Amino acid sequence: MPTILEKPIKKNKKPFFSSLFGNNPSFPFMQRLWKEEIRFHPRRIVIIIILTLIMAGLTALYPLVIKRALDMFKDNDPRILYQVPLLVVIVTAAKAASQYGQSLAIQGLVLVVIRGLQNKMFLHLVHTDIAKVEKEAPAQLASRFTTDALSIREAMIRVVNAFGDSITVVGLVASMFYMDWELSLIAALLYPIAAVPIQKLGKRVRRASGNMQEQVGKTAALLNETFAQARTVRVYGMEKREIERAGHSFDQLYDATLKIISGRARVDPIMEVLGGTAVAAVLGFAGWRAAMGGATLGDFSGFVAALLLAARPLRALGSLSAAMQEGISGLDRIFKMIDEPIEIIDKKEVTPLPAGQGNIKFEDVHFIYPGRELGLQGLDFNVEPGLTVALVGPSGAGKSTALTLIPRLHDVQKGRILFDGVDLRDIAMGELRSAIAYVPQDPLLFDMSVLENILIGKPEATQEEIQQVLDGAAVTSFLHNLPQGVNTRVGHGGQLLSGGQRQRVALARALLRNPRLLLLDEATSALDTESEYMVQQALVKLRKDRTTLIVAHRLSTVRAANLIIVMHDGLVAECGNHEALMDYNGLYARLVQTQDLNR
Ligand SMILES: Nc1ncnc2c1ncn2[C@@H]1O[C@H](COP(=O)(O)OP(=O)(O)OP(=O)(O)O)[C@@H](O)[C@H]1O
Repeated sequence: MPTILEKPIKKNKKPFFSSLFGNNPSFPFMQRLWKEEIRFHPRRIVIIIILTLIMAGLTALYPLVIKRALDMFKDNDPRILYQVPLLVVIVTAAKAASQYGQSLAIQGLVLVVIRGLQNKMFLHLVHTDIAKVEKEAPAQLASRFTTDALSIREAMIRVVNAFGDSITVVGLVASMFYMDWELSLIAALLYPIAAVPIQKLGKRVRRASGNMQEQVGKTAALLNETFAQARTVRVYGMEKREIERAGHSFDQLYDATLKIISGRARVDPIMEVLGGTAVAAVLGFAGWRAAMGGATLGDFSGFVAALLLAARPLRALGSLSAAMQEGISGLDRIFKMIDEPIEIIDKKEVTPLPAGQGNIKFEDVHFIYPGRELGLQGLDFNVEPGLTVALVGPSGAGKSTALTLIPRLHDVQKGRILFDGVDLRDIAMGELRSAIAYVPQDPLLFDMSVLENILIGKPEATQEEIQQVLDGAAVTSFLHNLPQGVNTRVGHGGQLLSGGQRQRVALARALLRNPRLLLLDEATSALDTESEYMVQQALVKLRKDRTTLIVAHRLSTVRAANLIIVMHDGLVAECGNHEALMDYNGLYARLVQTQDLNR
């Protein structure tokens, strides 16, 4: 799918924003935002338009009221005592009321659009290929939802306000021309002079904004890493290094932010000088004309009032392009993310989950992570239904990678994997995954209760089933130590539990799913002897009568397996049971002897 930048822009139509800002690269973004989000809120849009028109109309009335007051004053008209103050009160009150409504309506529209974008991004990230999610640090991904969303929000408010400002300016200009067309012409001729430098500044602000938002994401990722690894930082005396790293990141953030601020800050003075020049030119011309015996005091005062009233909205319009660029750079990143194609998806014609007992067959499977040279390079093995197979091998041999290919966290690049005789890629993904339970090496839990974490395995589980898995995975034995038993929250990632407890909760979850195929990435370090014993007992129950593939690090697990597959450099090096492999005296025997497999 092409990104927004690659999408063709229709040439013959010259839309409103495009004609306002010339050949502005922001337009495709705004057009897409309109098409995909804004236009779905017609009621809010209509309310904003009505209230904006009312506000602009009322603002344009002020100069006319002033003109009337001064004309009455000059003519000694007694109605000036009640008519003019009453008019001012009514116009001001009506303007304040519509301003309140307009402001609420604008904020409401902007927030609802941002929420729409956030939902879309989240939906995309939850479904997209795991490799794409893991490519960026979690905090950097999170910054799309916060920093980028905030910049879009601010830019959108400016754009919607600009619509009101444009109408106000049109109203004021109309009343200026109505009162004095000669003076109006002089003032109007000056405006286009400002357009060129302001356009240039806009481009610079956009570049700077992109850098800044990227830097915010990087800083967040760095802070996240330092805080998440607070223990390692202290124990390894990394404080100085981390302080320097963070300081460097803060410096870069400072530089990037300063660039935007200085770009933005230049816009207002340009508009100020322009406004001053307009007033000076008007005064000069009016003075010359008065000397010649021209218009009334009322006309002139009303005109100057309109000119001054127009200064604020004109200034806001002048700085709009620069302000918009910050939001555009946020939108650019969000659209790019949403547009990234998802590759691991169901085929058009999928096969339902085949009937079977859980046979897994790797046929010439190749898989290399992006940017790496080594990976699985022709992995072949067959796991008969109901058996427990241990994958062993030196670190980096590709054991965990092989496991993650089965629930299609990654797709094979060559060869195929058959599940009960059918290529994984042909099976409806939801059904495939519901037949599998996967326990990673150091399982992280959600910040919910123990029970809620377990119920992820089968949300509709009965009380009896829950009790069975609590006992089966030896969770019951530590529940009495927790303040609210099974309802105790486990903290972010499960950090309020020990490593062994976390593993048992993850096993209970897997057990509850009652999968056809169980995938275990065995942990070696998280368990003390007692927990290990408990987990082993739980595993024995869990493995019974179902196909189990374990990335094994413990000799006890390996010995209990029906078959041992020894992997080296992404290939099967040896295969057999413990005794046969020890007799063979190859890689497996060396792993056992060097205690790479713990006893
Ligand atoms: N997400 C990733 N992106 C890039 N390369 C990766 C990724 N995960 C693993 N690798 C690389 O792929 C290779 C195989 O890793 P894998 O985790 O499958 O090995 P393993 O045999 O399970 O090792 P261990 O026993 O240490 O867990 C290694 O060289 C590793 O550096």
